[in-house]
Amino acid sequence: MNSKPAVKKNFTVTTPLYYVNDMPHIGSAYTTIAADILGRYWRLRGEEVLTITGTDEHGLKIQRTAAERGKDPQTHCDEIARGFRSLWEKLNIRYDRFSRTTAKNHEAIVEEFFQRVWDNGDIYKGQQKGWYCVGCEEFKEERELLEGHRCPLHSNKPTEWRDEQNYFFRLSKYQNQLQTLYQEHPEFIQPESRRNEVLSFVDRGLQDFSISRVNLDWGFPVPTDGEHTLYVWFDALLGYVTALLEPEDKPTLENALKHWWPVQTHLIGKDILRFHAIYWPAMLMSAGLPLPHRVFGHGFLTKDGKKMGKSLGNTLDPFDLLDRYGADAVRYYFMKEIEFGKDGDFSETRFINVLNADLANDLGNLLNRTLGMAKKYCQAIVPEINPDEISTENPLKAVGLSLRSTVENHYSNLAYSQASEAILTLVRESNKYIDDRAPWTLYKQGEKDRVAIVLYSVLESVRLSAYLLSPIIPRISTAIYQQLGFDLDFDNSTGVNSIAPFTSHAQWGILPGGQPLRKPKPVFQRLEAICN
Ligand SMILES: Nc1ncnc2c1ncn2[C@@H]1O[C@H](COP(=O)(O)OP(=O)(O)OP(=O)(O)O)[C@@H](O)[C@H]1O
Repeated sequence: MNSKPAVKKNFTVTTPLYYVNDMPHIGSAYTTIAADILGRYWRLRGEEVLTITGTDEHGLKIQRTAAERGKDPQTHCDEIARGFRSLWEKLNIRYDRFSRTTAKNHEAIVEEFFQRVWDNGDIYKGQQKGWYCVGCEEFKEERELLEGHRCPLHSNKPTEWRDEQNYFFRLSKYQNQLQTLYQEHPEFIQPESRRNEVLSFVDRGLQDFSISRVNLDWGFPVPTDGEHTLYVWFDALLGYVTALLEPEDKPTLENALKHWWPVQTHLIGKDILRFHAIYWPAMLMSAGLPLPHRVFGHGFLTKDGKKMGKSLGNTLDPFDLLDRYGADAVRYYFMKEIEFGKDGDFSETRFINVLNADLANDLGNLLNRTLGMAKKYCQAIVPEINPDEISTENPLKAVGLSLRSTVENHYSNLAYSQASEAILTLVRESNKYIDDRAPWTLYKQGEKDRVAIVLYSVLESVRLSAYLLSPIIPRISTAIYQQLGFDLDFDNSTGVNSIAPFTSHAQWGILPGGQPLRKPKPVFQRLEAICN
């Protein structure tokens, strides 16, 4: 039996398959931006990458929502799934697979997986009594509920009492194996705070959970008993597996798992941690399949301290934010401003201030004024300098040389805020360096060699910053690279790998002397508060 994450050769990252009870909101965007950044970072390094997102479309909540909208469930799902796709396009999300749990090939994967778990003796019929939250699609323990059996995660809505025959998965059998997994692979659940939550939950003892429902049409029938419908989570988690099939593949587990499995990183919000860090590995153990490498449960975007969510309806409309400020602004703000893993409130004033300070003033102005000086003092070409001959006392070279390993470390740990901060340190140092060295005075004094060193150092630092920021703000990075005379587009990773390979471009000191520079154009317009 498998209890270890397998060693990875290629890189698969997933977002949750979002529940289609409503249109996506900024919380859905948050996880998807983070997954996109990780995928882009890996691609920049030349890794083989698969990014998966999609929608989870079965279950009672969807059946009810569709009925309330006067639609049949499939039409409802199609509409909402389209909404997710159009948001990803606006956000400049690059995904390889969009997995829908109502897709034709998914049922075959679910059936085969169910059969394996069944053959392993891990499914049995029993009586399920308890409080069911339709919002969470989950039975709740008394201690998780408020007075009156209301769910705190769903506007304190009352849960529903159920007393019915269900099929159960023997989760309790996997208690020891799960504990061994968490001990031997502390990296399996990240960050540390989430790991601790899971450990203490598992230490209190695991109970079997029901994997079927009665009186529910919208889902797959239990393969061994058509009277029951499979529980939405049992089917939803397997959407990650179905996503791995190539379009021409027959839908079998063998085909699905042959290349991209196991997933390197499942990115989720902390609300669905238990499903991914406990139920999912236990189900995979039961089916005898290798385990994913890491489950990262990030924090919540909150409004007045409460999780923003579709059910609560207290969300921020990402379409509106994107229309007003653009994709790079939204991507940068949420990744830079909220430490990944922690909760964070949104404030539009802060949004504008951060973007103006970092992207318009520090980064954008730096490029603009340096290109202006390069035109004036060096005929708009990169000064012919051998970077090896620049003293290591040069403050930009000193910061630039150590930046790659710091930033690599942060990206790998999904510490995007720290990655951005480290890169911005080089940008700020560059602004200070220009002010200190005052190339305009050096030029007047006839010190052309020193002017060349100053301008080279700054242009190279802007280049390196743009390169390392490209997973987060690909369009701004592309604009910077193009003004520095490169013909590449960070949205086309194949091109980037051949023209600007990570091994050289992630280093300080590679900007080719003599390269013609282009006309400066603001890469990020200062933002004013735009109210609708
Ligand atoms: N407020 C939020 N902050 C951060 N991520 C969120 C937030 N809300 C949703 N997400 C992301 O969406 C996932 C949950 O997807 P789901 O489709 O259930 O959305 P939801 O808005 O939480 O729905 P509901 O409010 O109906 O429970 C989370 O695990 C997380 O990845």
